[in-house]
Amino acid sequence: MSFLGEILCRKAAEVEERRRKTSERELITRASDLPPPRSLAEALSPRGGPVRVVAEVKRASPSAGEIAAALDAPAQAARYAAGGAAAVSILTDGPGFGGALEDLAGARRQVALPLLRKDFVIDRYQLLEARVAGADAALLIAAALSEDGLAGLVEDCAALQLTPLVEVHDEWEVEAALAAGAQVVGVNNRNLKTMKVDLSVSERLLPMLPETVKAVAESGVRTAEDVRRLRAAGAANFLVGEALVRAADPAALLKELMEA
Ligand SMILES: O=P(O)(O)OC[C@@H](O)[C@@H](O)c1c[nH]c2ccccc12
Repeated sequence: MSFLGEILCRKAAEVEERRRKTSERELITRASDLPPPRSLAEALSPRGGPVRVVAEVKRASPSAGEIAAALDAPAQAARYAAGGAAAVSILTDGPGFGGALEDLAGARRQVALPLLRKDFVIDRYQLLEARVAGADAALLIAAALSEDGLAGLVEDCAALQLTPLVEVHDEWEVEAALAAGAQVVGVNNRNLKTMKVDLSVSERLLPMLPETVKAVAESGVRTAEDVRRLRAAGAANFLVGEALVRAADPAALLKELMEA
């Protein structure tokens, strides 16, 4: 089974277990008391606009193994905010990425930027969890969902005032994202089935997106040169994880990328 297939199997069991501990009804009650979220779409750059970076907190990944096991998520989010990031992405998957929902809640107490819950969302329950933990946006991976499933979760996001960031990796997924009404689309340069990174995926798919959609180039972006290459293909927003987590001075790397 592919990495994605395996993760989705365990995700379904994980969601059921979490639902047994905290009921959906209780999360709905808690969500109803919260202030409205920040808009991720507004924090992002239009096509051809200045470079904006969604900076990611990630301790490990299936492709890289351990990156920074002891990373303090709220402190790292604060470094990103100080360095000029447009938004912060927090990996909340435990087994694959060493993250937890608590990382998101902790980051929420530290930074005022839009926060993205980065996980394998298959159920509305996870969106409620995200909202209650303080997320403003949630990742929806087209490759992990049926077309109807994706469209349904996009609607669920709207009901919770969360911005869905719909992630695509091929032409069919672009069509599905647009059909679902996504306003923010991430082109993942990493194939989640093989783990291979190829920046030409962004070059191929970004031109398919209408100008009204905010596009984000995701994965494998490490240097100012990578940013310049993808800018030529129309990218203005970049989701950067590993390179920022490994950087001795994340604010300096952010600056380099934003000035590329
Ligand atoms: O660490 P990188 O190569 O800069 O990539 C960040 C981000 O794009 C990547 O973490 C990611 C993109 N889509 C995902 C889906 C699930 C988990 C992780 C991801």
